[in-house]
Amino acid sequence: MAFLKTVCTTSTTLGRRALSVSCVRSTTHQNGYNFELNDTQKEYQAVARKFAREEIVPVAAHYDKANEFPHEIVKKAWTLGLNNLSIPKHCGGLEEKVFNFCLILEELSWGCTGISNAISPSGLGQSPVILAGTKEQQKKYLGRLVEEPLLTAYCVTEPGTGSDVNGVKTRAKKKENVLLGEGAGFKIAMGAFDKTRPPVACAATGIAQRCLDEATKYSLERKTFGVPIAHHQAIAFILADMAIGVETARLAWMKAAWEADNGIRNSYSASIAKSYAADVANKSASDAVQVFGGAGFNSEYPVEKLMRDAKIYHIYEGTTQIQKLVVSRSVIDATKSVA
Ligand SMILES: CCCCCCCC(=O)SCCNC(=O)CCNC(=O)[C@H](O)C(C)(C)COP(=O)(O)OP(=O)(O)OC[C@H]1O[C@@H](n2cnc3c(N)ncnc32)[C@H](O)[C@@H]1OP(=O)(O)O
Repeated sequence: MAFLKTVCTTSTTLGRRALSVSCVRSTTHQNGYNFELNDTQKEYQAVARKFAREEIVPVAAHYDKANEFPHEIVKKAWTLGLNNLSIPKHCGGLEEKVFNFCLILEELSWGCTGISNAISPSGLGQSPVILAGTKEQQKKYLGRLVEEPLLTAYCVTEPGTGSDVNGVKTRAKKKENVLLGEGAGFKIAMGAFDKTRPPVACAATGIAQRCLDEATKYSLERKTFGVPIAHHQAIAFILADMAIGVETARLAWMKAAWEADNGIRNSYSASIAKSYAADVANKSASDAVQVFGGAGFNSEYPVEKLMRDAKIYHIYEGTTQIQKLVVSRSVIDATKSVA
């Protein structure tokens, strides 16, 4: 894990997407809002960006076509500490904040969410143990992840249960490994989602940013009526809409992550971020294919894959409809409580 810091200090900024690098990055400041990353956060972001560019992008199409699990990349990510950021220090981890994890994950997801989803969901399996495990349980299960490149699994979906977590049929044997005690599992699972939905939203934002970058680049290369298509307002406005979506989805995950890091119950903002960023990713992917036209429909260019990759963000870690259930309940409860 310490290696991450070492690499950070020697990494170079890749100069990608100047606009978004300087875009709004919301963190808090003792005097109020501060839209600037600190040096450590910039370093994390630079390492992840370099990793996405150099390790993920060149092989993303291969793994997609071959339908293989990217073991080698997952191992490389592990050597940099990229998939165990949240593990507590007493287990050998960095005990990083959700916000910083999200910064990294957005970059990896820009590279390929198929691959970032092989690296990052281990954090979902870690989350209940981080939230509710004793020091001994944490050491036993999380310590192993730091010692060797293992991944965790998080089992909450059954053939008959997905959205309705309370309806799970699987029962554990009165398995010293129980967290907190019998009956606490549902609330631990929900608390875990509060920490992991901001990262899902940031991954969707990464897809949307990639769509914007690819569409912008192509629109400057492709000419119609004697000029690059970016010079046609019909295309330029599509790019503007994509940029609006990217910036606002980023702000949404940042708020949800910040709340998680500051001990504020963030179910409401996490669900808003997850739901909104999923929509932005899907619209951006569809728009990117539109900008590419026929070329966007075939697999020679990356945008058709981005469209396939975006759809899962409407589904996993709670469908868009589940997020809206959480948001609407919060709105209604808040109104009732002041009525
Ligand atoms: C390849 C990459 C893979 C990536 C990983 C993908 C993994 C996944 O997709 S995981 C599966 C996704 N599934 C989900 O996200 C599940 C969606 N469902 C849910 O979130 C919930 O079941 C939901 C929101 C519908 C609520 O269900 P419901 O049964 O109505 O419970 P609800 O009444 O709200 O709450 C029950 C209790 O829990 C408490 N609770 C609810 N949410 C929370 C929370 N966030 N924190 C603490 N307590 C909570 C409530 O206060 C209530 O407490 P009490 O009984 O004391 O009053």
